[in-house]
Amino acid sequence: MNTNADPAELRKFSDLAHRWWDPASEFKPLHEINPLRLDWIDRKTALAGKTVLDVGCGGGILSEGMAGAGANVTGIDLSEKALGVARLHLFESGRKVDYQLCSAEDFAEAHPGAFDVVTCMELLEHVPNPASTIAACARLVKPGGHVFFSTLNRNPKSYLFAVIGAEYVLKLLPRGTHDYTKFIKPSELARYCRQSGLETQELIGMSYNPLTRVYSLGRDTDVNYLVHTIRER
Ligand SMILES: C[S@@+](CC[C@H](N)C(=O)[O-])C[C@H]1O[C@@H](n2cnc3c(N)ncnc32)[C@H](O)[C@@H]1O
Repeated sequence: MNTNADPAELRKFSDLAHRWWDPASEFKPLHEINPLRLDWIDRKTALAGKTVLDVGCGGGILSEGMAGAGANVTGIDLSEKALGVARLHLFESGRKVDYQLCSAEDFAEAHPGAFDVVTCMELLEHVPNPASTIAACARLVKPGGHVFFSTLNRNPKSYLFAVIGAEYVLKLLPRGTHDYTKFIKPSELARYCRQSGLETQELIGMSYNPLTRVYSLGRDTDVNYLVHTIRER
């Protein structure tokens, strides 16, 4: 069993898991960004009919979205409670997702090269060794397949927006959701990807406008950003 997990992080998500599908809860930001990231991933991969793995799927907001787009989705996470909520929600939505309690590293041992698309969103800033998670995602995807990451940049602006702004001023997230020291610069993420045989195709920012309260994708990668990579053949 691979131990690239922080028990305190898993507890944080497990304690809140029952509110995962409440769009006004602590998970409101995930609900609001979901259509943007789903559409972006779908445009790059044409999800219908693809075999997709969602790493760190939590309550399944993105997993279900991708299943709704016609993909055959498996979701893995290390929070049993989050997976329980994800499984229950399938009864409500009528969608099909295979949820399993497993780390990316262990799943890669068992299923190397099994997926057309791997998504790993808002997870890397919660694990002790992001390079190991990235290497596992690279192992899980087929040669030529797509791997997507999203995380938080590390600089004074991201500290101000993602920690002080989101947790203390706007109260979009509970205090302590994010540990600034675990944020990852795009250059670091690109290096981990390269070391794992993933070629970066696109880096795109995601910004929140506190006045309009709307998220959008664009050039500003200072705070939240997403990366699209392809595994070398
Ligand atoms: C911020 S949530 C993101 C959920 C989902 N990826 C999304 O973007 O909608 C982070 C998730 O990562 C999970 N997690 C934390 N550490 C993990 C690890 N080492 N392996 C797998 N999942 C982990 C948590 O249980 C939680 O469900």
